[in-house]
Amino acid sequence: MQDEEPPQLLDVSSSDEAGPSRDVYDRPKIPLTLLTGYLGAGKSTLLDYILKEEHGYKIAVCMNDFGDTTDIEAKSLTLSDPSSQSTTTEFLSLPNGCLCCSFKDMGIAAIEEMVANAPGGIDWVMVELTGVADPGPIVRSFWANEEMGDLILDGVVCVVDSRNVLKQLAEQREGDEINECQKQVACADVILLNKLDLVTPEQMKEVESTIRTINPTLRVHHTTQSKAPLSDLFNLRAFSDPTALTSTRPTTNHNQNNDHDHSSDNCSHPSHTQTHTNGISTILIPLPVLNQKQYFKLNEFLESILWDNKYPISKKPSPEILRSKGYIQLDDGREYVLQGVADLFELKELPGSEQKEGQGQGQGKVVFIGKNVGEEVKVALREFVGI
Ligand SMILES: Nc1nc2c(ncn2[C@@H]2O[C@H](COP(=O)(O)OP(=O)(O)OP(=O)(O)O)[C@@H](O)[C@H]2O)c(=O)[nH]1
Repeated sequence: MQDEEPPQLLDVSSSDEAGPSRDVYDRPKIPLTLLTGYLGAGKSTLLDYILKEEHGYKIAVCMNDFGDTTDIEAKSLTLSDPSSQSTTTEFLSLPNGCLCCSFKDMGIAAIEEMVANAPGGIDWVMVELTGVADPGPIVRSFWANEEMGDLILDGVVCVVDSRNVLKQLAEQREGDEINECQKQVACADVILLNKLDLVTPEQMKEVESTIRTINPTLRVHHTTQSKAPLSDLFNLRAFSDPTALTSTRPTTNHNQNNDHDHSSDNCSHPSHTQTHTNGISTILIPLPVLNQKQYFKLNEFLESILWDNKYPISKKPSPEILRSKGYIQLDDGREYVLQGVADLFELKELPGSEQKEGQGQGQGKVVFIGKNVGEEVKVALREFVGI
């Protein structure tokens, strides 16, 4: 991690309770999926589906309102124990081997403790965020905690209501703030364009095009009742697998009632490098093979715009960046992958110097997603790095 002081946005103060005998550097990590999406999009429907399907994982589900007072309890009950009248801390064994439990208001330490104490162990943790949550700080906290904790962030799955998402994306906020729906799309690794049964093929095409405009790095699925292929929801390794950036799979359509082809080839997602949607924009900056000095300069540039919100030379304010990703090649054969959530970023060297599939020489790039991200970011980066 490049952050000197990892953020403590959640209460991790009880993490010492595990005792000094635990070896913090040598314990298997349990993958965690963050599930986000606007109100009524189909997040609970997705969890319900996952918990009933055969996937071989024992899953712990956490309903987390992270300080929000939205009524979560009623939802938790459907998933945990329909007969119970209160949020339960019991583990419910489901027919598919899932260990379902649901908690609310949990910090990272509490989730780790729950996982450690689950009878027979837990293989996967799913945390459902409320429909109005900004996932950015939460993603950042889980990611920052990863090195020392028991959990490893697998990825962020976002469900959208295809019938209403364009309206939700366009909702104005005071002071021209980025709205929650935009933040959820910007932060996601996989998106389910759900409620396919409620839109026409043309509407779906427009939805996909808009969504890809906000976040061109997403893997997209068209779904009814949130039924995406399970293999595309688990093991995303979005924050740990360097190839995750470039593994763009074709869009898949999982509507049983609708045979229209919604493959991404049919959708007019942008081929140009900069796009704008309601305040959120994306820029893709192609990078040549860098020498060591240029790589250091790139690192300095990232520190300046992500940590200090300023361009390194002019000291002018830089745009607010929600997500950054990148692939960097050095002239000595080394390759790096950039992952960033808000001001937290990491440049990870790829093991070995062999060519990775689909990543030939000169394929380097950096993608920034944020508020009013524009050409000036590209110009400033090129000038500072000297490319
Ligand atoms: N027609 C249609 N309805 C759906 C689909 N998926 C989910 N729903 C319905 O949409 C409603 C909301 O679904 P939920 O899964 O509760 O949505 P959520 O995202 O958990 O909602 P919040 O908890 O409010 O954030 C429910 O009535 C679902 O049955 C779909 O593909 N098509």
